[in-house]
Amino acid sequence: MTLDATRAEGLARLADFVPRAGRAYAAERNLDRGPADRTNVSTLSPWVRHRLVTEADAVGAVLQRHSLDSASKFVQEVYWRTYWKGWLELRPSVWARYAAAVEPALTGLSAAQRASYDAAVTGHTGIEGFDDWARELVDTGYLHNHARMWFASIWIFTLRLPWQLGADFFLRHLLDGDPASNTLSWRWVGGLQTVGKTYLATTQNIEFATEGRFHPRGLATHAIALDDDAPAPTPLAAPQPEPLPTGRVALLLHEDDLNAESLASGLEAAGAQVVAVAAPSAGEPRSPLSLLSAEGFTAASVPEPSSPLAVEFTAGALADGRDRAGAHFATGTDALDAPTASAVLPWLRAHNVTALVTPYAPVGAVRDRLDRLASDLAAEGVTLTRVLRPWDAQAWPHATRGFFSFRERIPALLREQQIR
Ligand SMILES: Cc1cc2nc3c(=O)[nH]c(=O)nc-3n(C[C@H](O)[C@H](O)[C@H](O)COP(=O)(O)OP(=O)(O)OC[C@H]3O[C@@H](n4cnc5c(N)ncnc54)[C@H](O)[C@@H]3O)c2cc1C
Repeated sequence: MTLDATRAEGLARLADFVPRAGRAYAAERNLDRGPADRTNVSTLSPWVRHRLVTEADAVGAVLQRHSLDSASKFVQEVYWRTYWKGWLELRPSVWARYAAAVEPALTGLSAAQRASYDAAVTGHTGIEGFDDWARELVDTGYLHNHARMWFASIWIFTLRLPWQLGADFFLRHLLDGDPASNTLSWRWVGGLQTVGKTYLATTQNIEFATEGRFHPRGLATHAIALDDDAPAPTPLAAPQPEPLPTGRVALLLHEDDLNAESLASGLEAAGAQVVAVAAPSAGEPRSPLSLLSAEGFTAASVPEPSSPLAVEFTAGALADGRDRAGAHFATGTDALDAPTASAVLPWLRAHNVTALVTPYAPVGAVRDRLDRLASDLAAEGVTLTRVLRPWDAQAWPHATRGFFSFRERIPALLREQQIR
Protein backbone atom coordinates (compact mmCIF):
# COMPACT_ATOMS: atom_id res chain seq x y z
CA MET A 1 0.00 0.00 0.00
CA THR A 2 1.35 3.40 -0.91
CA LEU A 3 0.95 6.05 1.74
CA ASP A 4 -0.05 8.78 -0.70
CA ALA A 5 -3.09 10.01 1.20
CA THR A 6 -4.39 12.36 -1.48
CA ARG A 7 -7.55 12.61 -3.54
CA ALA A 8 -5.41 12.55 -6.68
CA GLU A 9 -3.97 9.16 -5.70
CA GLY A 10 -7.42 7.82 -4.74
CA LEU A 11 -8.89 8.89 -8.08
CA ALA A 12 -5.95 7.35 -9.96
CA ARG A 13 -6.57 4.05 -8.16
CA LEU A 14 -10.26 4.28 -8.93
CA ALA A 15 -9.58 4.90 -12.64
CA ASP A 16 -7.19 1.95 -12.71
CA PHE A 17 -9.76 -0.32 -11.03
CA VAL A 18 -12.88 0.68 -13.00
CA PRO A 19 -12.33 -1.78 -15.89
CA ARG A 20 -12.19 -4.65 -13.36
CA ALA A 21 -15.22 -3.53 -11.30
CA GLY A 22 -17.87 -5.45 -13.24
CA ARG A 23 -18.20 -9.21 -13.66
CA ALA A 24 -14.51 -9.80 -12.91
CA TYR A 25 -14.96 -8.29 -9.44
CA ALA A 26 -18.13 -10.31 -8.84
CA ALA A 27 -16.32 -13.54 -9.75
CA GLU A 28 -12.99 -13.00 -8.00
CA ARG A 29 -13.42 -10.54 -5.13
CA ASN A 30 -13.55 -13.29 -2.49
CA LEU A 31 -10.06 -14.58 -3.28
CA ASP A 32 -7.22 -13.38 -1.09
CA ARG A 33 -4.12 -13.84 -3.24
CA GLY A 34 -1.90 -12.05 -0.77
CA PRO A 35 -0.32 -8.60 -0.55
CA ALA A 36 1.53 -8.98 -3.85
CA ASP A 37 -1.68 -9.29 -5.91
CA ARG A 38 -4.67 -7.16 -4.96
CA THR A 39 -5.94 -6.64 -8.51
CA ASN A 40 -9.23 -8.50 -7.83
CA VAL A 41 -10.36 -5.83 -5.30
CA SER A 42 -10.11 -2.06 -5.38
CA THR A 43 -7.98 -1.36 -2.24
CA LEU A 44 -9.79 2.00 -2.23
CA SER A 45 -11.05 1.79 1.34
CA PRO A 46 -8.46 4.08 3.02
CA TRP A 47 -9.34 6.83 0.53
CA VAL A 48 -13.09 6.24 0.83
CA ARG A 49 -12.91 6.08 4.63
CA HIS A 50 -11.68 9.69 4.76
CA ARG A 51 -13.79 10.72 1.79
CA LEU A 52 -10.75 11.71 -0.19
CA VAL A 53 -12.78 9.75 -2.72
CA THR A 54 -16.51 9.82 -1.96
CA GLU A 55 -18.88 6.90 -2.28
CA ALA A 56 -20.58 8.85 -5.10
CA ASP A 57 -17.21 9.21 -6.89
CA ALA A 58 -16.57 5.46 -6.67
CA VAL A 59 -20.03 4.27 -7.67
CA GLY A 60 -20.42 6.99 -10.31
CA ALA A 61 -17.14 6.11 -12.06
CA VAL A 62 -17.94 2.41 -12.08
CA LEU A 63 -21.45 2.95 -13.46
CA GLN A 64 -20.08 5.15 -16.23
CA ARG A 65 -18.32 2.05 -17.51
CA HIS A 66 -20.55 -0.88 -16.42
CA SER A 67 -24.28 -1.51 -16.15
CA LEU A 68 -25.73 -1.70 -12.65
CA ASP A 69 -26.41 -5.35 -13.34
CA SER A 70 -22.78 -6.25 -14.06
CA ALA A 71 -21.35 -3.99 -11.33
CA SER A 72 -24.02 -4.83 -8.75
CA LYS A 73 -21.56 -6.56 -6.41
CA PHE A 74 -19.20 -3.59 -6.31
CA VAL A 75 -22.04 -1.11 -5.86
CA GLN A 76 -23.46 -3.23 -3.04
CA GLU A 77 -20.09 -3.38 -1.29
CA VAL A 78 -19.87 0.41 -1.28
CA TYR A 79 -23.41 0.52 0.08
CA TRP A 80 -22.41 -1.91 2.86
CA ARG A 81 -20.26 0.92 4.14
CA THR A 82 -23.19 3.36 3.93
CA TYR A 83 -25.47 0.82 5.61
CA TRP A 84 -23.10 0.22 8.53
CA LYS A 85 -22.64 3.97 9.02
CA GLY A 86 -26.41 4.47 8.97
CA TRP A 87 -27.06 1.49 11.28
CA LEU A 88 -24.69 2.88 13.92
CA GLU A 89 -25.97 6.44 13.44
CA LEU A 90 -29.43 5.24 14.42
CA ARG A 91 -28.03 3.29 17.40
CA PRO A 92 -25.18 5.35 18.87
CA SER A 93 -25.24 3.48 22.19
CA VAL A 94 -23.74 0.44 20.44
CA TRP A 95 -20.56 2.46 19.79
CA ALA A 96 -20.54 3.87 23.33
CA ARG A 97 -20.92 0.40 24.86
CA TYR A 98 -18.14 -1.01 22.66
CA ALA A 99 -15.78 1.85 23.51
CA ALA A 100 -16.48 1.49 27.24
CA ALA A 101 -15.94 -2.29 27.14
CA VAL A 102 -12.38 -2.22 25.77
CA GLU A 103 -10.53 -1.26 28.96
CA PRO A 104 -12.34 -3.82 31.18
CA ALA A 105 -11.74 -6.46 28.50
CA LEU A 106 -7.99 -5.77 28.61
CA THR A 107 -7.62 -5.52 32.38
CA GLY A 108 -9.88 -8.56 32.84
CA LEU A 109 -7.60 -10.92 30.88
CA SER A 110 -6.06 -13.75 32.92
CA ALA A 111 -2.27 -14.21 32.62
CA ALA A 112 -2.82 -17.02 30.11
CA GLN A 113 -5.26 -14.92 28.08
CA ARG A 114 -2.88 -11.96 28.10
CA ALA A 115 -0.13 -14.24 26.72
CA SER A 116 -2.56 -15.41 24.05
CA TYR A 117 -3.54 -11.81 23.26
CA ASP A 118 0.12 -10.73 22.97
CA ALA A 119 0.82 -13.72 20.69
CA ALA A 120 -2.22 -12.87 18.55
CA VAL A 121 -1.33 -9.23 17.95
CA THR A 122 2.32 -9.97 17.21
CA GLY A 123 1.69 -12.95 14.95
CA HIS A 124 3.07 -15.66 17.27
CA THR A 125 0.11 -18.00 17.88
CA GLY A 126 1.45 -20.72 15.59
CA ILE A 127 -1.82 -20.64 13.60
CA GLU A 128 -0.95 -20.59 9.89
CA GLY A 129 -2.55 -17.68 8.09
CA PHE A 130 -3.68 -15.95 11.28
CA ASP A 131 -0.09 -15.03 12.20
CA ASP A 132 0.56 -13.89 8.62
CA TRP A 133 -2.53 -11.63 8.67
CA ALA A 134 -1.52 -10.11 12.03
CA ARG A 135 1.86 -9.19 10.56
CA GLU A 136 0.39 -8.06 7.24
CA LEU A 137 -2.02 -5.77 9.08
CA VAL A 138 0.75 -4.16 11.14
CA ASP A 139 3.14 -3.91 8.17
CA THR A 140 0.70 -2.62 5.54
CA GLY A 141 -2.45 -1.28 7.27
CA TYR A 142 -4.65 -3.38 4.96
CA LEU A 143 -6.27 -6.82 4.97
CA HIS A 144 -8.52 -8.42 2.38
CA ASN A 145 -12.16 -8.64 3.50
CA HIS A 146 -11.99 -12.41 3.87
CA ALA A 147 -8.77 -12.26 5.89
CA ARG A 148 -10.61 -9.84 8.22
CA MET A 149 -13.47 -12.33 8.56
CA TRP A 150 -11.16 -15.32 9.16
CA PHE A 151 -9.00 -13.36 11.59
CA ALA A 152 -12.00 -12.18 13.62
CA SER A 153 -13.53 -15.66 13.64
CA ILE A 154 -10.31 -17.33 14.84
CA TRP A 155 -9.80 -14.56 17.42
CA ILE A 156 -13.29 -15.10 18.85
CA PHE A 157 -13.97 -18.82 18.46
CA THR A 158 -10.52 -20.50 18.44
CA LEU A 159 -8.48 -18.21 20.68
CA ARG A 160 -11.57 -17.21 22.69
CA LEU A 161 -10.34 -13.68 23.19
CA PRO A 162 -12.77 -10.76 23.79
CA TRP A 163 -14.01 -9.45 20.44
CA GLN A 164 -13.66 -5.85 21.61
CA LEU A 165 -9.86 -6.23 21.84
CA GLY A 166 -9.67 -7.66 18.34
CA ALA A 167 -11.78 -4.80 17.02
CA ASP A 168 -9.46 -2.33 18.76
CA PHE A 169 -6.40 -4.00 17.22
CA PHE A 170 -7.97 -3.60 13.76
CA LEU A 171 -9.01 0.00 14.39
CA ARG A 172 -5.48 0.93 15.46
CA HIS A 173 -3.80 -0.54 12.41
CA LEU A 174 -6.20 -0.46 9.45
CA LEU A 175 -5.64 2.58 7.24
CA ASP A 176 -9.39 2.38 6.64
CA GLY A 177 -10.14 1.84 10.38
CA ASP A 178 -13.73 2.98 10.74
CA PRO A 179 -15.96 2.95 13.84
CA ALA A 180 -19.06 1.61 12.07
CA SER A 181 -17.65 -0.86 9.51
CA ASN A 182 -15.17 -2.30 11.99
CA THR A 183 -17.28 -2.54 15.15
CA LEU A 184 -20.33 -3.90 13.38
CA SER A 185 -18.34 -6.40 11.28
CA TRP A 186 -16.73 -7.81 14.44
CA ARG A 187 -20.18 -8.00 16.03
CA TRP A 188 -21.47 -9.76 12.92
CA VAL A 189 -18.71 -12.42 13.04
CA GLY A 190 -19.41 -13.00 16.77
CA GLY A 191 -23.15 -13.41 16.27
CA LEU A 192 -24.13 -10.16 18.00
CA GLN A 193 -25.24 -8.26 14.92
CA THR A 194 -27.57 -10.71 13.21
CA VAL A 195 -29.13 -12.65 16.05
CA GLY A 196 -28.06 -16.30 16.03
CA LYS A 197 -25.84 -15.92 12.93
CA THR A 198 -22.08 -16.33 13.36
CA TYR A 199 -19.19 -16.66 10.94
CA LEU A 200 -17.00 -19.75 11.31
CA ALA A 201 -13.61 -19.75 9.53
CA THR A 202 -12.78 -23.21 8.25
CA THR A 203 -9.50 -24.68 7.02
CA GLN A 204 -11.18 -25.65 3.74
CA ASN A 205 -12.49 -22.18 3.00
CA ILE A 206 -9.18 -20.54 3.90
CA GLU A 207 -7.23 -22.98 1.76
CA PHE A 208 -9.60 -22.48 -1.19
CA ALA A 209 -9.82 -18.68 -1.04
CA THR A 210 -6.08 -18.19 -0.45
CA GLU A 211 -5.41 -20.50 -3.42
CA GLY A 212 -3.54 -22.92 -1.17
CA ARG A 213 -1.31 -20.39 0.57
CA PHE A 214 -2.61 -21.34 4.02
CA HIS A 215 -3.90 -24.54 5.58
CA PRO A 216 -4.39 -23.72 9.29
CA ARG A 217 -4.97 -26.60 11.73
CA GLY A 218 -6.82 -26.79 15.02
CA LEU A 219 -9.49 -24.19 14.26
CA ALA A 220 -12.72 -24.16 16.25
CA THR A 221 -15.35 -26.36 14.65
CA HIS A 222 -18.32 -24.59 16.22
CA ALA A 223 -19.23 -20.94 16.48
CA ILE A 224 -21.79 -20.37 19.21
CA ALA A 225 -23.06 -16.78 19.15
CA LEU A 226 -21.59 -14.57 21.87
CA ASP A 227 -23.91 -13.37 24.62
CA ASP A 228 -24.95 -9.76 24.39
CA ASP A 229 -25.58 -7.99 27.66
CA ALA A 230 -28.00 -5.66 25.88
CA PRO A 231 -29.96 -6.35 22.71
CA ALA A 232 -29.67 -3.90 19.79
CA PRO A 233 -31.53 -0.72 20.75
CA THR A 234 -34.56 0.58 18.90
CA PRO A 235 -33.34 2.81 16.05
CA LEU A 236 -33.45 6.56 16.62
CA ALA A 237 -34.69 8.96 13.95
CA ALA A 238 -32.09 9.64 11.27
CA PRO A 239 -30.41 13.07 11.38
CA GLN A 240 -31.97 15.82 9.27
CA PRO A 241 -30.05 18.53 7.43
CA GLU A 242 -29.65 21.64 9.63
CA PRO A 243 -30.33 25.13 8.23
CA LEU A 244 -27.01 26.51 7.00
CA PRO A 245 -25.70 29.90 8.14
CA THR A 246 -25.54 32.83 5.77
CA GLY A 247 -22.71 35.35 5.31
CA ARG A 248 -19.12 34.85 6.43
CA VAL A 249 -18.40 31.36 7.78
CA ALA A 250 -15.30 29.41 8.71
CA LEU A 251 -14.95 25.78 7.62
CA LEU A 252 -13.48 23.20 10.00
CA LEU A 253 -12.53 19.92 8.33
CA HIS A 254 -11.95 16.57 10.01
CA GLU A 255 -10.77 13.12 9.04
CA ASP A 256 -14.26 11.65 8.50
CA ASP A 257 -15.03 13.81 5.45
CA LEU A 258 -12.29 15.51 3.48
CA ASN A 259 -14.26 16.45 0.40
CA ALA A 260 -15.35 20.00 1.11
CA GLU A 261 -15.49 20.87 -2.60
CA SER A 262 -18.58 18.71 -3.08
CA LEU A 263 -20.33 20.50 -0.20
CA ALA A 264 -19.63 23.92 -1.69
CA SER A 265 -22.72 24.23 -3.89
CA GLY A 266 -25.03 23.63 -0.90
CA LEU A 267 -23.19 26.23 1.16
CA GLU A 268 -23.22 28.74 -1.67
CA ALA A 269 -26.92 28.14 -2.35
CA ALA A 270 -27.64 28.91 1.32
CA GLY A 271 -25.68 32.17 1.05
CA ALA A 272 -22.70 31.07 3.14
CA GLN A 273 -19.34 32.51 2.17
CA VAL A 274 -16.37 30.43 3.33
CA VAL A 275 -13.64 32.86 4.37
CA ALA A 276 -11.32 30.55 6.32
CA VAL A 277 -10.48 26.84 6.27
CA ALA A 278 -8.77 24.78 8.98
CA ALA A 279 -8.24 21.15 9.88
CA PRO A 280 -6.37 19.53 12.75
CA SER A 281 -2.84 18.49 11.86
CA ALA A 282 -3.42 14.97 13.23
CA GLY A 283 -6.38 12.64 13.53
CA GLU A 284 -8.17 11.56 16.68
CA PRO A 285 -6.65 8.67 18.69
CA ARG A 286 -7.27 5.66 16.45
CA SER A 287 -9.19 3.46 18.89
CA PRO A 288 -10.42 3.27 22.49
CA LEU A 289 -7.02 1.81 23.53
CA SER A 290 -5.12 4.52 21.64
CA LEU A 291 -7.18 7.09 23.52
CA LEU A 292 -6.48 5.44 26.89
CA SER A 293 -2.81 5.19 26.02
CA ALA A 294 -2.68 8.88 25.05
CA GLU A 295 -4.21 9.65 28.45
CA GLY A 296 -1.46 7.64 30.18
CA PHE A 297 -3.40 4.50 31.11
CA THR A 298 -0.60 1.98 31.61
CA ALA A 299 -2.59 -1.23 31.12
CA ALA A 300 -3.07 0.04 27.57
CA SER A 301 0.59 -0.73 27.00
CA VAL A 302 -0.12 -2.89 24.01
CA PRO A 303 2.29 -3.18 21.11
CA GLU A 304 1.87 0.01 19.09
CA PRO A 305 -1.11 1.81 20.65
CA SER A 306 -1.02 4.08 17.60
CA SER A 307 0.05 2.55 14.31
CA PRO A 308 2.59 4.90 12.69
CA LEU A 309 1.27 4.02 9.22
CA ALA A 310 -2.32 4.83 10.08
CA VAL A 311 -1.37 8.01 11.94
CA GLU A 312 0.71 9.14 8.96
CA PHE A 313 -2.03 8.31 6.45
CA THR A 314 -4.64 10.28 8.39
CA ALA A 315 -2.35 13.29 8.81
CA GLY A 316 -1.63 13.25 5.07
CA ALA A 317 -5.35 13.01 4.28
CA LEU A 318 -6.10 15.98 6.55
CA ALA A 319 -3.43 18.09 4.87
CA ASP A 320 -4.69 17.17 1.40
CA GLY A 321 -8.32 17.92 2.31
CA ARG A 322 -7.33 21.25 3.84
CA ASP A 323 -5.23 22.30 0.84
CA ARG A 324 -7.91 21.40 -1.69
CA ALA A 325 -10.59 23.22 0.30
CA GLY A 326 -8.37 26.30 0.59
CA ALA A 327 -7.80 26.29 -3.16
CA HIS A 328 -11.49 25.74 -3.90
CA PHE A 329 -12.74 28.55 -1.65
CA ALA A 330 -9.73 30.77 -2.42
CA THR A 331 -8.95 31.24 1.28
CA GLY A 332 -5.93 30.77 3.48
CA THR A 333 -5.73 27.56 5.49
CA ASP A 334 -4.62 26.75 9.01
CA ALA A 335 -3.56 23.55 10.73
CA LEU A 336 -4.95 23.42 14.26
CA ASP A 337 -3.33 21.46 17.08
CA ALA A 338 -6.68 19.83 17.82
CA PRO A 339 -10.37 20.61 17.24
CA THR A 340 -10.79 22.09 20.72
CA ALA A 341 -12.29 25.42 21.73
CA SER A 342 -8.85 26.66 22.86
CA ALA A 343 -7.52 26.17 19.32
CA VAL A 344 -10.68 27.06 17.36
CA LEU A 345 -11.67 30.30 19.11
CA PRO A 346 -8.42 32.24 18.43
CA TRP A 347 -8.56 31.08 14.81
CA LEU A 348 -12.15 32.32 14.44
CA ARG A 349 -11.28 35.64 16.10
CA ALA A 350 -8.34 36.12 13.76
CA HIS A 351 -10.77 35.86 10.84
CA ASN A 352 -13.52 37.84 12.56
CA VAL A 353 -16.06 35.04 12.13
CA THR A 354 -18.67 33.69 14.56
CA ALA A 355 -20.27 31.02 12.38
CA LEU A 356 -18.47 27.72 11.96
CA VAL A 357 -19.48 24.91 9.62
CA THR A 358 -18.13 21.37 9.47
CA PRO A 359 -19.04 18.27 7.47
CA TYR A 360 -21.38 16.02 9.48
CA ALA A 361 -19.32 13.46 11.42
CA PRO A 362 -21.07 10.13 11.94
CA VAL A 363 -20.96 8.23 15.25
CA GLY A 364 -17.36 7.64 16.37
CA ALA A 365 -14.36 9.41 17.86
CA VAL A 366 -14.56 12.52 15.64
CA ARG A 367 -18.24 12.98 16.47
CA ASP A 368 -17.50 12.65 20.20
CA ARG A 369 -14.88 15.38 19.84
CA LEU A 370 -17.16 17.68 17.80
CA ASP A 371 -19.99 17.31 20.31
CA ARG A 372 -17.66 18.60 23.04
CA LEU A 373 -16.48 21.40 20.76
CA ALA A 374 -20.05 22.45 19.89
CA SER A 375 -21.01 22.82 23.52
CA ASP A 376 -17.79 24.72 24.41
CA LEU A 377 -18.30 27.08 21.45
CA ALA A 378 -21.97 27.66 22.26
CA ALA A 379 -20.88 29.02 25.63
CA GLU A 380 -18.83 31.61 23.68
CA GLY A 381 -21.67 32.51 21.33
CA VAL A 382 -20.32 30.59 18.34
CA THR A 383 -22.54 28.18 16.44
CA LEU A 384 -21.24 24.97 14.92
CA THR A 385 -23.40 23.82 12.01
CA ARG A 386 -22.90 20.29 10.66
CA VAL A 387 -23.42 19.89 6.95
CA LEU A 388 -25.12 16.57 6.23
CA ARG A 389 -24.32 15.09 2.84
CA PRO A 390 -27.30 14.13 0.61
CA TRP A 391 -25.69 10.66 0.16
CA ASP A 392 -26.04 10.01 3.91
CA ALA A 393 -29.28 11.92 4.44
CA GLN A 394 -31.02 9.84 1.77
CA ALA A 395 -29.63 6.41 2.73
CA TRP A 396 -29.35 6.35 6.52
CA PRO A 397 -33.10 6.43 7.26
CA HIS A 398 -33.30 3.01 5.56
CA ALA A 399 -30.75 1.36 7.86
CA THR A 400 -33.46 0.30 10.29
CA ARG A 401 -33.40 -3.43 9.45
CA GLY A 402 -30.94 -5.86 7.83
CA PHE A 403 -28.75 -5.17 4.78
CA PHE A 404 -30.92 -7.26 2.51
CA SER A 405 -33.90 -4.97 2.87
CA PHE A 406 -31.59 -1.92 2.66
CA ARG A 407 -30.06 -3.11 -0.60
CA GLU A 408 -33.49 -3.17 -2.27
CA ARG A 409 -33.33 0.62 -2.03
CA ILE A 410 -30.08 0.93 -3.98
CA PRO A 411 -31.58 1.67 -7.42
CA ALA A 412 -33.82 4.38 -5.92
CA LEU A 413 -30.90 5.83 -3.92
CA LEU A 414 -28.79 6.00 -7.08
CA ARG A 415 -31.59 7.83 -8.88
CA GLU A 416 -31.85 10.34 -6.01
CA GLN A 417 -28.11 10.88 -6.39
CA GLN A 418 -28.65 11.33 -10.12
CA ILE A 419 -26.17 8.54 -10.78
CA ARG A 420 -27.52 6.91 -13.93
C1 LIG B 1 -13.88 -7.87 10.92
C2 LIG B 1 -13.98 -6.83 9.82
C3 LIG B 1 -13.56 -5.54 10.07
C4 LIG B 1 -13.66 -4.55 9.07
N1 LIG B 1 -13.24 -3.28 9.35
C5 LIG B 1 -13.38 -2.31 8.41
C6 LIG B 1 -12.96 -0.97 8.68
O1 LIG B 1 -12.50 -0.64 9.77
N2 LIG B 1 -13.10 -0.05 7.68
C7 LIG B 1 -13.61 -0.38 6.44
O2 LIG B 1 -13.68 0.50 5.57
N3 LIG B 1 -14.03 -1.63 6.20
C8 LIG B 1 -13.93 -2.60 7.12
N4 LIG B 1 -14.34 -3.88 6.83
C9 LIG B 1 -15.04 -4.13 5.55
C10 LIG B 1 -14.17 -4.62 4.38
O3 LIG B 1 -13.35 -5.68 4.79
C11 LIG B 1 -13.30 -3.51 3.78
O4 LIG B 1 -14.07 -2.35 3.52
C12 LIG B 1 -12.68 -3.97 2.45
O5 LIG B 1 -11.99 -5.17 2.64
C13 LIG B 1 -11.77 -2.88 1.94
O6 LIG B 1 -10.99 -3.33 0.87
P1 LIG B 1 -11.21 -2.82 -0.62
O7 LIG B 1 -11.24 -1.35 -0.66
O8 LIG B 1 -10.21 -3.52 -1.47
O9 LIG B 1 -12.68 -3.38 -0.88
P2 LIG B 1 -13.48 -3.63 -2.21
O10 LIG B 1 -13.87 -5.08 -2.23
O11 LIG B 1 -12.79 -3.13 -3.39
O12 LIG B 1 -14.84 -2.81 -1.94
C14 LIG B 1 -15.05 -1.48 -2.42
C15 LIG B 1 -15.42 -0.57 -1.27
O13 LIG B 1 -16.63 -0.97 -0.68
C16 LIG B 1 -16.58 -0.78 0.74
N5 LIG B 1 -16.73 -2.11 1.37
C17 LIG B 1 -16.41 -3.31 0.83
N6 LIG B 1 -16.78 -4.31 1.65
C18 LIG B 1 -17.30 -3.73 2.74
C19 LIG B 1 -17.87 -4.24 3.95
N7 LIG B 1 -17.98 -5.55 4.19
N8 LIG B 1 -18.31 -3.35 4.87
C20 LIG B 1 -18.22 -2.03 4.63
N9 LIG B 1 -17.71 -1.49 3.51
C21 LIG B 1 -17.27 -2.34 2.57
C22 LIG B 1 -15.23 -0.15 1.06
O14 LIG B 1 -15.39 1.25 1.13
C23 LIG B 1 -14.39 -0.56 -0.15
O15 LIG B 1 -13.35 0.34 -0.41
C24 LIG B 1 -14.24 -4.89 7.81
C25 LIG B 1 -14.65 -6.20 7.57
C26 LIG B 1 -14.53 -7.16 8.56
C27 LIG B 1 -15.00 -8.56 8.29
